[in-house]
Amino acid sequence: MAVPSPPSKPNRRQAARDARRAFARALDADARNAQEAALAAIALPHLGSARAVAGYHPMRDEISPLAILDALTPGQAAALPWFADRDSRMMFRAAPATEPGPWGVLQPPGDAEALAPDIVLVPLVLADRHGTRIGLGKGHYDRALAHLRAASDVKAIGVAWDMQISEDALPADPWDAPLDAIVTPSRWIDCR
Ligand SMILES: Nc1nc2c(c(=O)[nH]1)N(C=O)[C@@H](CNc1ccc(C(=O)N[C@@H](CCC(=O)O)C(=O)O)cc1)CN2
Ligand SMILES: Nc1ncnc2c1ncn2[C@@H]1O[C@H](COP(=O)(O)OP(=O)(O)OP(=O)(O)O)[C@@H](O)[C@H]1O
Repeated sequence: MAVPSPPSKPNRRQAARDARRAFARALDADARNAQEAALAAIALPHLGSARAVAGYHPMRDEISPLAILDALTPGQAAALPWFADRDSRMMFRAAPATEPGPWGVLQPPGDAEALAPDIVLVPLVLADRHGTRIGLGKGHYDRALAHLRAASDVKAIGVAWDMQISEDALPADPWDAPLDAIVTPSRWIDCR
């Protein structure tokens, strides 16, 4: 009897995006704020040694990491993704995000300080507890993390609603940059 093949990465991405949308749109503002505050409370004790922490400006259905960035200590810099154009590699510049970027996400201005983060808070569509991640499918984080890890010991921490953690292991491609840990509103998952 034929064994059904596992769903492809694009199929899993689309299904997980649909599920994330349904989940996020059912949250009212108070519930959402409570989840994001709980996320920050769990994440912050793990960020103490970082000099620069990169986050992201959240898109509509993503959990926001901005409460984490707002609570960094005065010696720590907050960074956000920045693109010169759609074809260029993702960089990080000092927060806040003030202008639309080429991918439809707000980003810092081009004259904000360029930063090499030692911790990157990574948005995701779906991840498993081993740190395999599915993102939006452009490879922006895979490439940026490969570049940063070639130069220094950078930690990648996935940031997610609890419902974005897959119980079964996800398929990993050779270029996938694994997450070191994942933080949700209820738990910290060490992946390595
Ligand atoms: N909040 C956030 N910022 C981020 C990312 C992310 O996943 N989330 N990125 C992760 O790499 C980078 C931007 N990469 C992107 C790659 C693809 C699309 C994209 O396909 N957008 C859809 C519309 C998305 C939507 O439904 O809102 C599109 O343009 O059709 C967007 C950003 C850096 N900044
Ligand atoms: N280090 C890399 N160098 C060159 N190309 C890469 C690298 N990492 C990923 N890519 C390319 O990026 C594309 C998308 O990869 P993938 O589907 O794994 O994205 P994703 O991890 O879901 O999304 P993202 O990282 O943007 O959030 C692939 O076609 C892959 O060839």
